[in-house]
Amino acid sequence: MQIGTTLSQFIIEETRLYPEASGDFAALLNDLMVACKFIGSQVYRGALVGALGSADTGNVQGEVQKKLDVIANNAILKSMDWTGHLAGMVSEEEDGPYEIPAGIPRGKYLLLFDPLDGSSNIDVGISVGTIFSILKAPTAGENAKLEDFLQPGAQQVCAGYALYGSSNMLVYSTGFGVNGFTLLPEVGEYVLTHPQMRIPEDTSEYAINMSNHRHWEAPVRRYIDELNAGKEGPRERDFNMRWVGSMVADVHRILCRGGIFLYPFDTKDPKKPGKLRLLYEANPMGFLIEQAGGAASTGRERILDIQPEGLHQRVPVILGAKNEVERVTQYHQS
Ligand SMILES: O=P(O)(O)OC[C@H]1O[C@](O)(COP(=O)(O)O)[C@@H](O)[C@@H]1O
Ligand SMILES: [Mg+2]
Ligand SMILES: [Mg+2]
Repeated sequence: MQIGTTLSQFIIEETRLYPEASGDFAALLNDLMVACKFIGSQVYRGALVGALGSADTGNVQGEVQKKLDVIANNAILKSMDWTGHLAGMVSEEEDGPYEIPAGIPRGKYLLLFDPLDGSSNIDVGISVGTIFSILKAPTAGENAKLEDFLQPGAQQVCAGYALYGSSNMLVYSTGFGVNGFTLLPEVGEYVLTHPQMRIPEDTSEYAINMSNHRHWEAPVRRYIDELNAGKEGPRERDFNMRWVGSMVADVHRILCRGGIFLYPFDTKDPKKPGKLRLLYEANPMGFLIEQAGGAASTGRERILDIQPEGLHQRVPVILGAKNEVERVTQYHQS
């Protein structure tokens, strides 16, 4: 596909790879794009439309919601629940599965999403985004049950994110590589600008919240200490660090120019086996990273192989340049 192809055209072309396709999936993706354009418009208008600050409510994970968390969550639920393409939805901001309203046909897909990733960056003008994962509903045409969403990430039929950064970008994969589109605001269309994004196997750039150093397990501490030792250390070269604090922006950088991202297990809150959520953060990002030639692991197992046990389950996340992720994984074995 040529640079400049619109996302709507691209989706139709990709759907032609499946002669038996009904068009439901293409329509679903198009509806989701509309929600992402709306959320992006609210992020960019920010304080002008009163979208910044706290909503003074909490979510199931005990986090204080920002107004934009709530705006983004409602935008996606309301853009998607009437379409007839979904059997149910799961959101970071909803306790349980969101039920499709009465009178609307139940479709054959499940949508799982983090409506606004990088909440701590909303009020300070730093990139945030929306992360999504699409699964097939085990029983199409019926209301999805909680267990239906607990599928390993390898079964995703599509994963992606919208990045509300210096541009509004849409990056996604249906298992044929990763493609990135940039919103042309005057036209209201995402246009292909980053075809077939690839991650180099090696890198000299890493992303981790260094303030947690004392809480990490020994393998992660060893890995990061070796990077920080630079030319004089065992890696015999200098490494650079970047940490945006919005996973979506850190992963986007890795898809654009390589790198490794870690949000490992730490003992700060021993009840939490990691910070990031499996179903709508680790799985979709793991899928994209693998599709771009990288790797995604907890340090002990491939993220996409994990059998989920809960909707809001957390996991350690190590993803990006293949050789670096393999090295961290090896350190966990020794
Ligand atoms: O503040 P910390 O501990 O560095 O955590 C940052 C991480 O938390 C997150 O913001 C969690 O996502 P939400 O904003 O959707 O809750 C990630 O995007 C990011 O990588
Ligand atoms: Mg998030
Ligand atoms: Mg969020």
